[in-house]
Amino acid sequence: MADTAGNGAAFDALLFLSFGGPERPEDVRPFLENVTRGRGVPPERLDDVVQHYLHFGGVSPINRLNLAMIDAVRAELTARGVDLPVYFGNRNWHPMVADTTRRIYDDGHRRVLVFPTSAWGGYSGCRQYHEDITTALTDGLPADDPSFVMRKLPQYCAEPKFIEALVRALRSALSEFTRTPRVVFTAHSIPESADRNAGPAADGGRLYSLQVKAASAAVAQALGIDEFDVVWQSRSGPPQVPWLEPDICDHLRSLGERGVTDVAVMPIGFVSDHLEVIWDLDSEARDVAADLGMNYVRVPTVGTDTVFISLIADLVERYAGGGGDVSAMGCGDNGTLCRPDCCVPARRPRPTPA
Ligand SMILES: CC1=C(CCC(=O)O)c2cc3nc(cc4[nH]c(cc5[nH]c(cc1n2)c(C)c5CCC(=O)O)c(CCC(=O)O)c4C)C(CCC(=O)O)=C3C
Ligand SMILES: [Fe+2]
Repeated sequence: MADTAGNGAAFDALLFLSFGGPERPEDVRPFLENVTRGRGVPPERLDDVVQHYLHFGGVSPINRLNLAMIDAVRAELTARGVDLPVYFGNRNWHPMVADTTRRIYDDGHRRVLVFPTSAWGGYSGCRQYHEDITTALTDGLPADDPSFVMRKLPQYCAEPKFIEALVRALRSALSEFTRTPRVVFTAHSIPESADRNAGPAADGGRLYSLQVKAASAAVAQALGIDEFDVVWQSRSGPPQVPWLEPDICDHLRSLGERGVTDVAVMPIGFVSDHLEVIWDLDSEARDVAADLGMNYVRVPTVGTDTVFISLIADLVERYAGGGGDVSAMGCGDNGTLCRPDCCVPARRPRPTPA
């Protein structure tokens, strides 16, 4: 495996690394098998999720949205005079990260910055992207080449421009209301055990939920909102396993009981309007709100917002010359973690490829 030598050398390519999603009905099952392999998701949940994808013709918007972000990042880098080719690879569906890595290698690049589409710490949001890089190096490279380095950019959930982009999205959504709505921030639920193990053990865990809460509070504060909620969505484990709560739909019901009539639901946990946003929020949660007679607005994700794209370009520029803080949380070379004890998988540790 390549080592981390040459910390000061410049980078010559950018890999935009994401989750992936199906593009045809036939892709849905094999995609979901990739996502859930060894993850203990009950078959009934999987059957439901198949239906969510089929509701949209078996096409997740995620790849199209990522390509739009990539186009915007390319334009921004060009405008700044940063000459880095941008590649696209995914964990769970084509273009698979190992295939893209092979292409990067064959195109002659040897030092690759990796931008992950998750802003957060935790196993699913950070460590699993390091594992993707390890997989890409193992399956994607023709031979062990110590000159090849893939450096994952750090977690960006606390970056001022990330908060600013979120503030812009929420501010414009709030202008649609005539009465002041309750603002509800939502992010992907994870098992309680995974949250307890998120972040360096010495820091006491819970990095993921604490980051989501801190970013939500920062966005609310910027807009002078004193009362808001942070809730969770899209849980998928067996019912007896505790996940982060409350669930968005349960929470809407309890807001309804308390007489709340207007809600702005902000998917702070995701950077684009992919399937877990357009199904779980635009369909399921919206229906719950409609049954309760609530006025419901789903706030846009940051996506191609110019401030968010500018943040991505800033991160790239910060590290492209070989500088930048390589000890920042989430930053690591060739799948090595920021801290050895960071975000240890709570169950089913995956064997590290030799
Ligand atoms: C923290 C987190 C993020 C945010 C960070 C990031 O962005 O990476 C995220 C993103 C996403 N999750 C996505 C889709 C899915 N997630 C699943 C399952 C799971 N997600 C989990 C966590 C997260 N997920 C967890 C703990 C599971 C249980 C299984 C396991 O322990 O790994 C399943 C399996 C079926 C189900 O259980 O729902 C699907 C289909 C899509 C793509 C949607 C599209 O196609 O447009 C995206 C961007
Ligand atoms: Fe997920």
